Amino acid sequence: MRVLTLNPGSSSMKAALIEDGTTVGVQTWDAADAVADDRAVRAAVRRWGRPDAAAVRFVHGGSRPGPALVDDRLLRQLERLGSLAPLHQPLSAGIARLVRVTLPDLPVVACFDTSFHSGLPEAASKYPLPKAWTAQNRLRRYGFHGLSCQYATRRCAELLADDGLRILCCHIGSGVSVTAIRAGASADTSMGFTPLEGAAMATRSGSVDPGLLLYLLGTGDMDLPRLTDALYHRSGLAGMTGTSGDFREILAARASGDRDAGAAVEVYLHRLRREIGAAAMSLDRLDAVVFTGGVAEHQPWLLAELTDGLSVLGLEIDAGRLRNAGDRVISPDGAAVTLLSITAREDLELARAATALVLSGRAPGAREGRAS
Ligand SMILES: Nc1ncnc2c1ncn2[C@@H]1O[C@H](COP(=O)(O)OP(=O)(O)O)[C@@H](O)[C@H]1O
Ligand SMILES: CC(=O)OP(=O)(O)O
Ligand SMILES: [Mg+2]
Repeated sequence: MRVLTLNPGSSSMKAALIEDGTTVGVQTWDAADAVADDRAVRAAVRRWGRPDAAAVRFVHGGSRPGPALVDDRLLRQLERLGSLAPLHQPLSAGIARLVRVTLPDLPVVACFDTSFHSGLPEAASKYPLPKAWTAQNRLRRYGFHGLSCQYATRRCAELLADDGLRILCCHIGSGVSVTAIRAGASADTSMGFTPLEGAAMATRSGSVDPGLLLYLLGTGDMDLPRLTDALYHRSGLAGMTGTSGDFREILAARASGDRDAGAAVEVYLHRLRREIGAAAMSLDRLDAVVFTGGVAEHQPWLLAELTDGLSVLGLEIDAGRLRNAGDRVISPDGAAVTLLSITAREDLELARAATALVLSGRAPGAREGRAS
């Protein structure tokens, strides 16, 4: 089956054509352009021809434990989750609508980042908030980057020939998260109710003392739309440096002696190490740490800087292996914990899920899971 996969990230729009698990082609656009002028969908069809199905990544699926065929009702439900993932959800809904218009009658499958974490233990998913707020289990930690975690888990098991591993999956792209995985199941993860919690990111703040935010709202100088914009678009690396938050720009500025860029990288790495340390506590032992996502894949030296501050967990990098390319072990032989660099292939997970759902014969319009 030929599946067109569409993955709107916070800084990029990635399209791929996967045929029976084999990659026919991959193309990446800047996030803002691609959806605005429907270039991604039209270019993909021009280049690869009409697929048999399309799969679209939605970061927020509410409580849905697995993928679902898209119909108007599902799209409306997913759009209602827009304020919980404003950098992603509207783009995903827009692209799913576009596919339905451009390729009528094509089965379109929505795959959710949150599904991988749908079995999070209560201790990890529950916020210590008033019982009345959490009783319906909606105001809780959902977790994101699930398609990336699913792929990293699968690939790590393949490379190390063991599917019972205790893994930390560090997704370091525009969004950043750390997930503790116990024999394939998510045990804890740094993103929560929204993809704003946890580590500092390209333009997102990550976790900030809620007291600081209450203080700002209480002064009257800050209203909700301005606070939302600041935390999602003008914080993280971008906020600390006044740049776009792209790591290439930050590292170039640091190399030329820019003090703000140097300090921003320190804060970013410190916060990421804290999340790695915290996530490790949800495992009974630590076998492997996987680094994935655009920054991890293209800036391997940053991983050496990151792990330099993680010797307490026994993390060690082999500089020679860091220089190589592709999915690989990057720790020395005999290291206490095996470190791996794995290319994020959410597209392969999207195609796998769509193929399984379409072949299972569920009629278009069938829905899986509950509305959130
Ligand atoms: N060729 C590259 N060289 C260096 N860094 C890169 C390169 N490509 C991407 N990056 C880094 O990866 C980040 C985007 O990561 P990615 O996981 O693709 O993002 P998204 O969150 O949009 O899915 C960019 O901000 C950039 O810092
Ligand atoms: C969840 C998230 O932040 O995704 P991305 O890194 O693709 O923007
Ligand atoms: Mg991404």
